[in-house]
Amino acid sequence: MRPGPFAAGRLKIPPAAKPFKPSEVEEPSATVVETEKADIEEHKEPTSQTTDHDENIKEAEVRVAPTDQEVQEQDVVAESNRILSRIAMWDQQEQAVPESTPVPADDLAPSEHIHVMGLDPVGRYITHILASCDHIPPVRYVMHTPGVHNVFKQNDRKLTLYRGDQMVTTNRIIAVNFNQGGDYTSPKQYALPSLISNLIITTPAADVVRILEPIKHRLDHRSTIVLINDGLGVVEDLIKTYYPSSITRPTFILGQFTGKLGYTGEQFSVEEVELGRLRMSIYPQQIQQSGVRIVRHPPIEHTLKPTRLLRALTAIPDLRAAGFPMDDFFKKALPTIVFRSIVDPLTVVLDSTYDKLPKNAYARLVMDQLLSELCGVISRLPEVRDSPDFSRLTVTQRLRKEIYHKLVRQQTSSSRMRSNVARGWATDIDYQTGYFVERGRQLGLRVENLNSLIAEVKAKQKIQMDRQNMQIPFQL
Ligand SMILES: CC(C)(CO)[C@@H](O)C(=O)[O-]
Repeated sequence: MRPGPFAAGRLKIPPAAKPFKPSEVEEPSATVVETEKADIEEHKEPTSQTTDHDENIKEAEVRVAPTDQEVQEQDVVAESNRILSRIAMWDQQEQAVPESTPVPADDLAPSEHIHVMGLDPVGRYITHILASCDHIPPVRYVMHTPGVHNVFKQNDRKLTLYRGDQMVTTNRIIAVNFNQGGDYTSPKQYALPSLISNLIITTPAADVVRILEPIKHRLDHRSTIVLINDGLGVVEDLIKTYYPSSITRPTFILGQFTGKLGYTGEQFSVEEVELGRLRMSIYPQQIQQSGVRIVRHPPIEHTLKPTRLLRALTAIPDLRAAGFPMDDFFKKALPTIVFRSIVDPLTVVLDSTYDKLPKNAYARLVMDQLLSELCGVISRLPEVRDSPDFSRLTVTQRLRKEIYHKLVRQQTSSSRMRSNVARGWATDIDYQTGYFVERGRQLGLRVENLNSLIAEVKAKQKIQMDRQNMQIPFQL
């Protein structure tokens, strides 16, 4: 794949953004309950894309009842029409933006709010940065429960960032609750099918499918979802569970945040320990036609809708965000994902901090075996197997070096997976080790060691969960 304009070293710096006009949207001095009528007015259901398909179906209905073969043929015609109209739409978008056209950084409309879902440090950090940026509408921060919202109110609706000896506070935040029936929002409003234009999700990979359930109908082809986590396979699960149609599904952007953040002991503050970057890549569109998979990669600079959000994010200096073509993104994200797929589960199984692993010859042996199995899968993935960077030898040598380097840098710290398991909580292992096991099986490769690793982590988690449940006192 040719390097896109966002590839490292070729990042286009968008023109300076003009401040977002307060008159365009009400500046929150207090928590504002979302009213999304404007969104509904603006985003009326489009009809143009389905017209041909509908016409074909109507015509077929007035004739005599079609045979099975005719129905199959009609399906193929309808599918082809859909594909053609989709491709025509992309082509139109591409023609609409000549390569040299500078795109203003602040082209998010007032109704195109950015919602952030994720009360973890990364969610807080990104929300803080977006809220401090006056050329985009105030950020909408999702608080799932009235309890969390109460803490936010007690905190004067402020989010605080500790950066060195600086303390930066912002209140340009609108608290929203996606679950109907929350006591600080009217359930009625959330029954409205208003569109969510931009959604950034930083919650653990294992929770994403579940937390999107109440709002899945508010996200469609006009929406862009940025998924920021250290896992793979979440988009595929979302597509399978909620968005099987390539015509109406949202656009997905994969994201990885590389900074180091610290907990402060408060729910609405976060410490910036080490500056990092937000890497992003648009998940490629795929269309299935009569058994043939068409993978469409519209040039990243020409795909208007998702890149509007991507451009808006890359224009915010503090976010240090950059977009990459998918293969570059994968290459850059891989060391962390592989670390999480092999090293983190080993810290659980061996009940150990990171520093003990490289010093232990048996642990190194196990790590190397797991890495070899995993690199066998990576090097055979159809997405990358033609690239010399992903030959088995190259990828194993590179990842081994990077993983040992990362391991040493962790010193005596402990993995989040280990602390989750100790509490009997779920982990992201299905979207890390599990992703490679699944892909390996599809390719007919041996993945027994990786599979046993998953089973051992899950067995340990189950034991802990049962223990925790037994400790809950019986109440009359
Ligand atoms: C090693 C790591 C996965 C631990 O959090 C992270 O620090 C990283 O990617 O360097």
